[in-house]
Amino acid sequence: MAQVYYHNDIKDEVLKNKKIAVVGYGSQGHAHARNLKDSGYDVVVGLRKGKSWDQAVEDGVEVKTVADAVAEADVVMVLLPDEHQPKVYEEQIKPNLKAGAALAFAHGFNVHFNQVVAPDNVDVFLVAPKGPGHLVRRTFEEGAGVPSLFGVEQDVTGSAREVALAYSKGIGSGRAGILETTFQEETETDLFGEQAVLCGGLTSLVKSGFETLTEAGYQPEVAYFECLHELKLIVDLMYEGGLEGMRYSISDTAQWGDFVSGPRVVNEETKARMKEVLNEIQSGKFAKGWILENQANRPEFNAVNARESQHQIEKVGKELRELMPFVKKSQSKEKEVVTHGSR
Ligand SMILES: NC(=O)C1=CN([C@@H]2O[C@H](COP(=O)(O)OP(=O)(O)OC[C@H]3O[C@@H](n4cnc5c(N)ncnc54)[C@H](OP(=O)(O)O)[C@@H]3O)[C@@H](O)[C@H]2O)C=CC1
Ligand SMILES: CC[C@](O)(C(C)=O)C(=O)O
Ligand SMILES: [Mg+2]
Ligand SMILES: [Mg+2]
Repeated sequence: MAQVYYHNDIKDEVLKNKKIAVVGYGSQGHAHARNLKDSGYDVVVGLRKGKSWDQAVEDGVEVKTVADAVAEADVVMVLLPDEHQPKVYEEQIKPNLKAGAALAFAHGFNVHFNQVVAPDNVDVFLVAPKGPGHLVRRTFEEGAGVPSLFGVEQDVTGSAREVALAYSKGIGSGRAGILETTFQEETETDLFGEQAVLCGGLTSLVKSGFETLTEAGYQPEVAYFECLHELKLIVDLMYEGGLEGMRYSISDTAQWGDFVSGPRVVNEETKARMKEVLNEIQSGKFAKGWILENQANRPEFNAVNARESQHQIEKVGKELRELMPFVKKSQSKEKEVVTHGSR
C-alpha cells in the first residue's frame, strides 16, 4: 500500500515562522486561508478589489493586493481559477516572488501544461485536496478533513517536501490522509476523475435517468427524487462503507438489479470512451481545447451552461429543494451567493 501520512506523522515547525499568501478567495482559497489561520499560521490573502476582497475582510482575514501579498510571502499558494492563473502569474506574482520562496498550486494544470513556468530560484509544490473547497472548510470546522495529494516539482531550498506536508496538515488533510504524487499524476487523474466520473459522468448519468423516466410519462418530481436527490444518500453509504457497505443497506431486489442492469448501462463501450477521454488528457488535447476556449471568451462554455440551466431537472429540483429547508441550508451554491459571490 502507498504511504499515507496522517496528522501526527507530520512535523510542522518548518512552516511555523513563514508568511503564507493565499492568492484567490473562492472555493479553495477561502478554505485554505481560513483553515491555515485557524491552525495558527500567518496568512495574507492576495486579491483584486471586489466581492472576494470584501468577504475576506468580513471573515477577519488580512487582505492585500496580489503583488503586495506575494512580495512579503515565503509560501505563495495560487488559488485563482486555472484559466486566470497564467496572466496573473506573469503580471503580479512572478515579478514579486522572493528568491527561496515556494510557489504552490492546488492543481497541476498550468505547471504540467507549461502555462506557468517558475523561476529557478523558488520551490514549486502542489497540495491538491481531493474534494470541493467548501467541504475542505466545512469538514475542518467539524473536526474532520478532506484527503490531499502533495507533490514537489522543484526543490531549491531542500525543504519543499516538508513544507508541502506541513501545509497539507494545516488545511486539515492530516485527519483524512495525505499521499505523495507528481504534477503529472495529479493533473491527469484529477482531470479524468472530474470529466469521466465525478462531474461529467455523473451529470450525464443523472440526466439520462431523469429523461428516460419523464419521457416514459412518469412525474418529473418522482424522477428527480429517484435519480438526483437519492443519489446523495446512496453515495454517502459508499463513502462510509464502499460498494459493499452501500449494498448492505439496499434491498436484495436492488442489489440484483445493480448486478444485472448496471453493467448494461455503463459497459465496455463506456469504458472505451473513458479511455478516449484519458488519452486526450494525456496527449494535451483537452488542455489545448480549454486554453483556446478561454482565449475566445468561452463561446461554447457559456452556451452549454445556459442550456443546462434550462433543463427540466433544474427547474423541478429548485422547486422541491425550496420545500426541504434542511437541504437548502447545506447547499454550497445558495450559500456561496451570499458568502462567495465571485463564483
Ligand atoms: N473548486 C475546487 O474545489 C477545487 C479547485 N482546485 C484548484 O484550485 C484552484 C482554484 O480553484 P477554485 O477555488 O475553484 O477557484 P475559484 O473560481 O473559486 O476562484 C475565484 C477566486 O479567484 C479570484 N480571482 C479571479 N480572477 C482574479 C484576478 N485576475 N485577480 C485576483 N483574483 C482573482 C476571485 O476574486 P473576485 O471575487 O475578485 O473575482 C475569487 O476570489 C484551481 O487551480 C483549481 O483547479 C483543486 C481542487 C478542488
Ligand atoms: C471534482 C472537481 C474538482 O477536481 C474537485 C472539486 O476536486 C475541481 O476541479 O473542482
Ligand atoms: Mg479534483
Ligand atoms: Mg479538478
